Amino acid sequence: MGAPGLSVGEVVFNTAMTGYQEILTDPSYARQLVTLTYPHIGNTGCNAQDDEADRVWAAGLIVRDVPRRPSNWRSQTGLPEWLQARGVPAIAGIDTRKLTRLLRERGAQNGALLAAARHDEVPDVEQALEAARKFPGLKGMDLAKVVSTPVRYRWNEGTLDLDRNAFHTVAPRFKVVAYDFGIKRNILRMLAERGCDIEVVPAQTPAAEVLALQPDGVFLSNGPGDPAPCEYAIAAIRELLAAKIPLYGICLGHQLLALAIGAKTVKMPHGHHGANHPVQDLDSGRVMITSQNHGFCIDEATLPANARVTHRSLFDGTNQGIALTDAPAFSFQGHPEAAPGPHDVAPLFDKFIALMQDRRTETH
Ligand SMILES: NC(=O)CC[C@H](N)C(=O)O
Repeated sequence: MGAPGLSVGEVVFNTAMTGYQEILTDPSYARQLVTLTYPHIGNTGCNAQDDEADRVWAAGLIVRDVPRRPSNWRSQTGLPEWLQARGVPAIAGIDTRKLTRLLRERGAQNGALLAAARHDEVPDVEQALEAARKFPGLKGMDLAKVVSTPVRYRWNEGTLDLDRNAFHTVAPRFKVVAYDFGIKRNILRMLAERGCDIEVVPAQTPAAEVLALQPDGVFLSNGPGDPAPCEYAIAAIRELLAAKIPLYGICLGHQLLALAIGAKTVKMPHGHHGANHPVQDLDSGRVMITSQNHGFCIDEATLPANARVTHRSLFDGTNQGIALTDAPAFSFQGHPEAAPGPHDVAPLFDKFIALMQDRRTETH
């Protein structure tokens, strides 16, 4: 159904019913082959507004069934044409729920996706198997610096009003520097919606350069691969913490914050990838439905005394959030920016705004 070709990566299953366009363009899926448990993928087509980055980052797509024709008022093109135009290999007709059971029982696995150009082409299965065997796996792989922007830029697209399918800007109140470890556009939109003037910087930008921009706060983005080898980011975060600058991290940014304070991260058996994962806010006791996409997590036992656990997954008890007691810094493992929703965790963006407001009040 997509472009012909051979693609290798870690095979991950996502249980969300829709959001395939956002999933495929999310840089956190770099070097991963995504399979979706929902059987009909492509129902609402694709459009120019829902991309989370300027290209597809997932290595390939594996689905059960593609509808013959998409139907949605925002659709501009069908999923197969969209994938073909972007050179993304994809296959349909796979029992993706069986594949998911395999991954759940045996854990994350590497795979190869081989899509033929013609129906009568004989696939070179041996070549595909060899390529899958050679893929080293994501553990130890630093991909944040690979997917990051090569240059610093200012986010000036504002935010998207989904009801009108139109962009608009909000008067800026806070200067935010966002580290791009694989940043999703909806994070930038949600910051812009709350009055942030955002400067996006490459993953390897030293803390001194960020501080020279005199930001009110620094955002640590999501991103692909293993957080542990991202030494440059860990070192920068340590310096930013020492400067007492408000810090907010999402997903890879959350894991990097934990590494910066001396905790450890581990690879999970098959990770969390879906749009309905229950997470408990330990302060209020409230259970929130969240969007998730991670294969690594913080080893809570290694968190130092200055980190407070704020959220936990109700699926497996793994860590979902921390807040520091000696710095204005907090982070979340799931995706408060999820578009399409759920939006239960979106108020964490307001918490970041409040931290920046507090600091401004203190220093004036
Ligand atoms: N979405 C993300 O930021 C993912 C973080 C990291 N690459 C992981 O798999 O855990």
